[in-house]
Amino acid sequence: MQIPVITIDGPSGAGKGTVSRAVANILHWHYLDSGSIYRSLAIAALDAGIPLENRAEVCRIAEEMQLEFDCSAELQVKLNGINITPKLAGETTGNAASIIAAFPEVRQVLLQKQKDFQQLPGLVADGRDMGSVVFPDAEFKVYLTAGSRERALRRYKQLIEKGIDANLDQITREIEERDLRDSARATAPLTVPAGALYIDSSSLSIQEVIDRVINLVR
Ligand SMILES: Nc1ncnc2c1ncn2[C@@H]1O[C@H](COP(=O)(O)OP(=O)(O)O)[C@@H](O)[C@H]1O
Ligand SMILES: Nc1ccn([C@@H]2O[C@H](COP(=O)(O)OP(=O)(O)O)[C@@H](O)[C@H]2O)c(=O)n1
Repeated sequence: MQIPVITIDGPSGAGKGTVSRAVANILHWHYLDSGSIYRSLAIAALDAGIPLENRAEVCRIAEEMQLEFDCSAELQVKLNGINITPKLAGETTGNAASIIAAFPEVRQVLLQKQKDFQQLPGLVADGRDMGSVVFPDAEFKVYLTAGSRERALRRYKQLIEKGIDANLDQITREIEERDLRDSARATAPLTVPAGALYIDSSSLSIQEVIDRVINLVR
């Protein structure tokens, strides 16, 4: 029997994490935050003093790192036994993740770690290439987006709420740079997967987006 998967791909700040967690909770399915794997690798490389451009060393770290995820409430991540959750959220980590995510050999090493999340009774997987590369046979595919200024504003508010210092113009610039890098890379670029439900959440509430995804499944 094929274990059901809902993939939710899209750019930064579109609401993927928020919506994926809610849908996983409603359905009692597992949740994969694939971006947190790339973020964890970026932290591991930076902590080890490895320049992000050093593909071979970043790849070695990807092979060696041990990640433990606890998704029972807010996502908690341990890297080689150490809790790195507080470091995961910042935009510096997101931008570093986007740099190393462009290396095909790194993506190859991380592929199986992501596939392993496909467990009964089902999986909600959030990222950039969930529907196109990691779970191409997924039964349900969603592409979630919103205008870049709206996404930057959401991210700004989210960071301020977490007590993290933020600047709206800088976030807007960085989000646009990251969109371009994630969409233009040769391997597993951000793309609308074939057959995906396209949702522009610019003027939708979080609940309205959740309802659309749940309607797709039911
Ligand atoms: N439809 C929406 N309307 C308003 N705010 C939203 C909406 N969807 C998500 N948000 C808020 O935007 C921020 C970024 O959402 P998040 O789920 O982290 O995005 P992503 O995982 O796509 O980067 C969060 O603070 C979230 O509450
Ligand atoms: N499936 C994925 C998930 C993330 N990523 C990369 O990791 C970065 C951080 O992803 P994220 O999902 O945590 O970022 P946000 O959308 O939450 O800002 C992205 O900008 C991508 O470059 C990827 O390449 N493939």
